[in-house]
Amino acid sequence: MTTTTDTTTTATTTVLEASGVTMRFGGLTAVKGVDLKVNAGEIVGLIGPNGAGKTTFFNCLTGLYVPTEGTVSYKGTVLPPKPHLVTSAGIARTFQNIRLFHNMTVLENVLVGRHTRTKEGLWSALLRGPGFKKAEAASEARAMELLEFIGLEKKAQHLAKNLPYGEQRKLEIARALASDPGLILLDEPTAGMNPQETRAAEELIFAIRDMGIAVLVIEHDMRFIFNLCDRVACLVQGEKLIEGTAAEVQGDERVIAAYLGEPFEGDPGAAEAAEVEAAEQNAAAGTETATEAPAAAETDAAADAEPDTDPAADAEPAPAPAAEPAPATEPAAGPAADSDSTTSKDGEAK
Ligand SMILES: Nc1ncnc2c1ncn2[C@@H]1O[C@H](COP(=O)(O)OP(=O)(O)OP(=O)(O)O)[C@@H](O)[C@H]1O
Repeated sequence: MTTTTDTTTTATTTVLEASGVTMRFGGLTAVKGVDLKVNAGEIVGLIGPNGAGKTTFFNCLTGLYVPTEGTVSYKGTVLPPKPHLVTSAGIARTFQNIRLFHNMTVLENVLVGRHTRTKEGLWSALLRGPGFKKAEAASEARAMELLEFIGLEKKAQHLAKNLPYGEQRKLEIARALASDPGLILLDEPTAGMNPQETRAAEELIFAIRDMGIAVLVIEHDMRFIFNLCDRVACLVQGEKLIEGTAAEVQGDERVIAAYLGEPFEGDPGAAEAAEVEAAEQNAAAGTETATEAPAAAETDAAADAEPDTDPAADAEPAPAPAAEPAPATEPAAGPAADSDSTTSKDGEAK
């Protein structure tokens, strides 16, 4: 914890610099000339509609894809597009779909993440020599520290597959942290989480930043992103539309048109907004009918049968439920949480 007031000497260190990153798949350009910097101590958000190229960009940053054009630098050094070299340089990541070793324990999963930081070779490991045992003990101690950090130390010996969904996501983060990164890339860390888990994830990400690790995060949950991030970049059709503070991006009309104007995953207000709109339409339809067709109200039978006999009222509600399903599927993914939502998320090709 620094208490110095000497802010003039605090130089901005660029941790990640992507320059002109382009990724083409045959005729499809998924990412077009994207520049992005992440500085030490920052949490940067990457948003954009489905298919905008966010995950493809992450895959370029981490060497899973070799960009068609452009370079990725970490602390001033251009990275070779090889995942293990990117990890050992200091960039860790989590995936949109949880990728744990389900039949390994929680502790073992974190230990797997340590492998880039252990120097013991294959023979040392097989023969379990003194060097290996010392390194193994140090790795275990570090892994336990990380489990304490994410609050899973008591479950160190549980099988990963038996953890609730939100804890599996946290475990993925601990495994990524085990490589002692200077930058962590989080791909939809709150996907499938309930609101409490999402809040806890937010706190965890702030704590990671406070540990001195810069964060680049993809999320569809706008409330989460704008609350969390120092800067936000928005990709649309592979291109960076805008980059700025949360307030700048949130208020940008192009972003609203391209993304925020449409219902988006996890938008907690979308279902309510659709309900209000449907209710207003129904009310308007009801008023019109009442003023245009007084004769229909002349008989008691007509009044009793109102829901069935009022064609205007019948006609209106139909579109309303049609507008609902997209947002309605989201809450289902959250509370369903544990194993089921893991399965459904694994179904996506991410
Ligand atoms: N390996 C691949 N081969 C061919 N096309 C791909 C490949 N990976 C991604 N794409 C295409 O690139 C485009 C960008 O996809 P990407 O998954 O990066 O978007 P995204 O912004 O992460 O979307 P979402 O928010 O839905 O996760 C899409 O049109 C996708 O179909």
